[in-house]
Amino acid sequence: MLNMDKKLIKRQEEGKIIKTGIVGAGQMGRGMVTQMVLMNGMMPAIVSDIKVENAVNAFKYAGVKDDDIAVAKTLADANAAMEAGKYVACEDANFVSQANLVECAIDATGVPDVGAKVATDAMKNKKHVVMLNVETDVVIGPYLKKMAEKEGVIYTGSAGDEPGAVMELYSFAKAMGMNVEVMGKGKNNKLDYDCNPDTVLEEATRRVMSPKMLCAFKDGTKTMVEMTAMSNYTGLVPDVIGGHGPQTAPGTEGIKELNDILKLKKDGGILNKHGVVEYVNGVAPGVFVTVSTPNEEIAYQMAYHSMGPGPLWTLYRPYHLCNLETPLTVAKAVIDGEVTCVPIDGLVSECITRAKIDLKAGQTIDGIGGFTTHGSIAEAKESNEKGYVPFGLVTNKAVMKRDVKKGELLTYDDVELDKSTLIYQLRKEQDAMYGRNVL
Ligand SMILES: NC(=O)C1=CN([C@@H]2O[C@H](COP(=O)(O)OP(=O)(O)OC[C@H]3O[C@@H](n4cnc5c(N)ncnc54)[C@H](O)[C@@H]3O)[C@@H](O)[C@H]2O)C=CC1
Ligand SMILES: O=P(O)(O)OC[C@H]1O[C@](O)(CO)[C@@H](O)[C@@H]1O
Repeated sequence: MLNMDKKLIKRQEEGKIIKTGIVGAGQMGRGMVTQMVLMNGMMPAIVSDIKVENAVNAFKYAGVKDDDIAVAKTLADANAAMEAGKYVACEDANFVSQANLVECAIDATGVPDVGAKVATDAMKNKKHVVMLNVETDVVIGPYLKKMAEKEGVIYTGSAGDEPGAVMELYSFAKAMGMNVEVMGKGKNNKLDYDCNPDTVLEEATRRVMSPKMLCAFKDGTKTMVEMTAMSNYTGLVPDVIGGHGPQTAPGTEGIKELNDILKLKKDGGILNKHGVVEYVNGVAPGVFVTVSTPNEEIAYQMAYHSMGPGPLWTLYRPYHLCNLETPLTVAKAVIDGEVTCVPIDGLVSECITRAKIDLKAGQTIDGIGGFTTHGSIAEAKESNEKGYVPFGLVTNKAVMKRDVKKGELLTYDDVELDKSTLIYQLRKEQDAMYGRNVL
């Protein structure tokens, strides 16, 4: 994001303030609102939440005065208030997609089907879309990318969450002509495959976050979603279903260990192949890429620059600021017309569905952050061949067709999905675009 500070100051001085619309004022949305209020050249002009008080409070936490906040009940109200320079709170996400002055819509709900609607509606209305909701992106990102091209707008994942943060390292390494052998993230929350929203309630309350979201972190789903996104953005693949998740010492000490751990098995490491995405228990909240070079002189130079003896070296970003970095993606989209991270073309990997408990035929199950299932990662090719169910399509209306044991991966033969959702329909269209007609 070099020079973005100057570009935003210029927008501020010229009075060309970028007006964003945010859907979802939960833990991430509300922090994003405050960050934007503090920034030059950009404002959170309209914020929608099904609990409208969340949107109002987001503005209040940001220090916006009560007189400057307008609660809009209709689109006309929202448009008028925005024209008057007010900060608009509303319940209906359609106002964000349709408001005249919104240049860029951001989904921060984390609900796959909501992300599908917000993104498609906003793009139809010629607004750029920033998808913090990576849960949607891993299911229909390629469809949304193609739609953006058709509508002449930008569709992009967000800076700040691990996939966007590690793309900076990936792009840096590739630009210098290095080979990226591994791309990954530190696992922030200790794995607990058996957790559910009830068992994490106390911790979620203490951390002022949604129990469902925390459950999706602790049961591994979010890491799997993020590795899937990294894979789709780069063409790197998981080495094995679910990844290895090696343990290291914390922080930069752990990073030093990665150069050995991430070698091929034949060289004493854990990997069957290079060109992979991976997660590591130990180096959170950082993200990393492990690089190599075919050239002896560069190998010498890397060692000289204190990066270690090789043949693998780790480039590390020790932080990722999630929602607080999202506005930078907005700026890059609106000012530079560039994406931060987007699927290359089609899905390279799939976030698939694993039974968290024994499931019985006839049982209604649930999806992300729930009681019955969690996510894993597989190469899309293997997932397609085996008929694994994309996790983002599993809702609380999905019903088991046969018994599945805890720990098994769900296939389309095991579960009747809810076909009425928009994301199901768009996924069907996306599959057809790539010659795959399974839904
Ligand atoms: N919580 C975290 O630490 C991080 C979360 N993220 C991502 O950010 C996104 C949001 O996460 P959180 O803020 O934690 O979730 P959250 O559950 O705290 O907030 C989501 C908000 O969206 C609202 N919402 C749901 N459906 C809506 C609809 N149809 N229209 C308007 N509002 C709606 C909810 O009422 C809620 O306030 C997710 O995609 C998540 O993966 C990314 C990085 C970190
Ligand atoms: O690494 P984990 O445990 O999957 O945590 C997931 C989430 O936690 C965060 O680090 C925020 O605390 C997010 O950026 C990330 O998506």
